[in-house]
Amino acid sequence: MTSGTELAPPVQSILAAASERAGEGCNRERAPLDVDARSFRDALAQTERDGRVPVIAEVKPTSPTTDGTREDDPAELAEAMVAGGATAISVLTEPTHFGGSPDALQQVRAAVDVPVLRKDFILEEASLDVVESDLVLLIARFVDNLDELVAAARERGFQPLVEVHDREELADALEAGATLIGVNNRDLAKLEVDLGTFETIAPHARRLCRLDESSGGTERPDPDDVTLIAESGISKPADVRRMREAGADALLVGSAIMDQDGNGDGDVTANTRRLVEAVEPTATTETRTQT
Ligand SMILES: O=C(O)c1ccccc1NCC(=O)[C@H](O)[C@H](O)COP(=O)(O)O
Repeated sequence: MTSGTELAPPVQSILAAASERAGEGCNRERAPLDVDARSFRDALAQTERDGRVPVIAEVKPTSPTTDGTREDDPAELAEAMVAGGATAISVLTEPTHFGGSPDALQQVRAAVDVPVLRKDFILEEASLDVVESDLVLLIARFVDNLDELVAAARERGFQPLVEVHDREELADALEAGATLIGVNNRDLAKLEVDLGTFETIAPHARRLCRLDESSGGTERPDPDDVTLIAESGISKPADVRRMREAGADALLVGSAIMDQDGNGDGDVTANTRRLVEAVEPTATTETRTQT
């Protein structure tokens, strides 16, 4: 767990709620899951072959930085995102601050055939067994035993996506053997979003793998096996192109697709398509606010 920076009050509250849920879970016997996961890498490769930008579209009913809650059926939202070309779906399962649930994730996974990411604040191994998904998010900043959690997720069949926000966390993620790395543009200490975060961190990902190769130290992944995902704050085609130019293999987008950034018209399919098709700069696709 990264120390030294005070977390924003909503994030402190999120972590307190996650600890409480983990504590409640300790009293419940759950067998470790055995997941037959849909391959994210295959889905990514197919999207690239189709000439689309790989986007993980997020079912995010609300958040600490959003006004109001979208009450739409999560499975219908996910189907609409897939119709718009989403490569995968992310589902918030955190109930208290994001309006999510494990049930919602199950409904989504039953409704679509693309990989589904469980987005939550997982602090300990037992929380992995709450619900099946294809990918599972682990936030480097919030766990002390990242390597154990990455291994525990893989043992269950999940594809772990490790989220980082700075170079130290990136090094931790690679040392834990993570190959799916999400760079969060949202600083969870201040809740400020800066797309420059991905641009600063991304160049180090493959370099750090190579460093380790030459020093013969810990088992970091092969640089070619690392998939980089730009997370948060991506709202318009220009942002998509900016993140792709900085090396993003895929993008994770919530608010802009759910229309919680105040720029859209509620059409989740159109919102997804606008980003997925942001391959070449064209004046006509730049319909969202350009600031
Ligand atoms: O989105 C928030 O307000 C938030 C606040 C505190 C902790 C985490 C938060 N978001 C989680 C996420 O990772 C995002 O939902 C995801 O990256 C999508 O971001 P965006 O496209 O900016 O909605």
